[in-house]
Amino acid sequence: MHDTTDWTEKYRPCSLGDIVGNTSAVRQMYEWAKTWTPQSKPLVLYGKPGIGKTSSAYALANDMNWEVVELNASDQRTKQVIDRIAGSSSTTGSLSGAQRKVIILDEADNLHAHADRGGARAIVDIIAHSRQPIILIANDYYGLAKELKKVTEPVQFRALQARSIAPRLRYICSAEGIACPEEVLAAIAERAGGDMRAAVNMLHAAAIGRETLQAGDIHTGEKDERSTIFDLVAAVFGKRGDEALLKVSYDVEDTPDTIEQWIEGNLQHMPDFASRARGYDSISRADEYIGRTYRRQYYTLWRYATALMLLGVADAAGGHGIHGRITSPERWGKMSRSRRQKAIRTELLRKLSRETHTPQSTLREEFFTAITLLVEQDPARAVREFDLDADELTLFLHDKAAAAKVVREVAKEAKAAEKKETASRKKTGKTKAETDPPKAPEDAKRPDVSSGQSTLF
Ligand SMILES: Nc1ncnc2c1ncn2[C@@H]1O[C@H](COP(=O)(O)OP(=O)(O)OP(=O)(O)O)[C@@H](O)[C@H]1O
Repeated sequence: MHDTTDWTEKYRPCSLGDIVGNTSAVRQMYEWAKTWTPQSKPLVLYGKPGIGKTSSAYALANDMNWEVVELNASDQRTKQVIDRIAGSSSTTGSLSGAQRKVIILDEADNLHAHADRGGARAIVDIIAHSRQPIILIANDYYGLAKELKKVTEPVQFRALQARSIAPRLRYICSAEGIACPEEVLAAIAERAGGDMRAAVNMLHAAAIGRETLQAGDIHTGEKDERSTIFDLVAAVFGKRGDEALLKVSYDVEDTPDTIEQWIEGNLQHMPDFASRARGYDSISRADEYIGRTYRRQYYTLWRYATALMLLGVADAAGGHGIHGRITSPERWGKMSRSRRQKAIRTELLRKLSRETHTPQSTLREEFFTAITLLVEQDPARAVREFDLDADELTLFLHDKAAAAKVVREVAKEAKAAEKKETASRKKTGKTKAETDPPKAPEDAKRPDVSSGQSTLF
């Protein structure tokens, strides 16, 4: 079994005392927190990715026993949403008994993006009315809206020195029971370019499946003989060891988005439902990570998210091999393939969430694992109950023609049922309005899981 736990999460500092480097930033944060009053300006922690901004904000909250409300760019930052979430949490106390709630607003420099129009204004309003501490996080201080700079206090985070990164790596190695010579740790620390997250990821990628690390285990990203995406798909499903698989993945030039699509597009080669579900699980976890790093334009991290995803899928595949052809993801259509696929997934999640009265976040976690099995067992029922279209069903069945056929048949059945009803109405002489149930409000129409109407769940 591969260890696919994210080491950066596992070794996220819990207390300000565990934060490596940036001592003056940490001190500034602690002073601010100790003397905080509703008149205090919110902090803006800014600096390169992976140097401890988010970790410091959480560590501070932990040290102060403050509850955390985090908002990030994946929340729709319209003014109303921010007003509702941050506005209320900033003026009401905490339910858990913690003294304060700190609002951590990530990607504050992204507020100019179209979806966030009005976002900066909303935050300035919230800051003005807030009775709780607020911490903003940004990569680029100069990208911050002018009006936000005026009402906040900047805290600069600097890239870490290789000599402060190395001891942290040593600590992680000893916690993981891995032997690693000093010069290897120094080499990783050097190569990380001041980014602790990159260093931890690099160490993790090198350490997978090993108890002792040597210089040759670190992947430099330099490429010799180029492998193709086909080699990579074959390696994921084949019997190669982790190391060989990672080597192929470092050679492939395609972007992680593309790699992800190819792997997802070939999950039909999994030996059974359960392994396919596990494969989906690895992909969707990587997907979130890739999405996050993509929004931050931080491309080097992709490689590690991809590597972990590949190992997860390979583990689920169990060396079963490719039976049949490697399929190219062309079948998703030529234009904006990945965006379309994501749009389908999002729409599907929305529908499932509505029909099952389950929050999307919960569904996303359990999504493919549980639902795939159910949908695959009775696709027609899924189409009827969740109103799936052919594209959505294809996500589960991996066979566009079969999915289209099921959807057509269900539509045919529905039409036949309607015809029958019209005929019987004609017989009894009643109009459609008379036989139709009275129009219910949108909520009342939704099947209630507890009443057993939605039988799939
Ligand atoms: N100064 C640090 N000390 C110890 N660990 C760190 C430090 N900086 C980063 N890390 C490690 O890297 C991970 C990511 O760090 P963090 O999320 O705090 O970075 P960040 O500066 O907020 O980056 P981003 O701008 O991408 O959000 C942490 O979970 C932790 O494992």
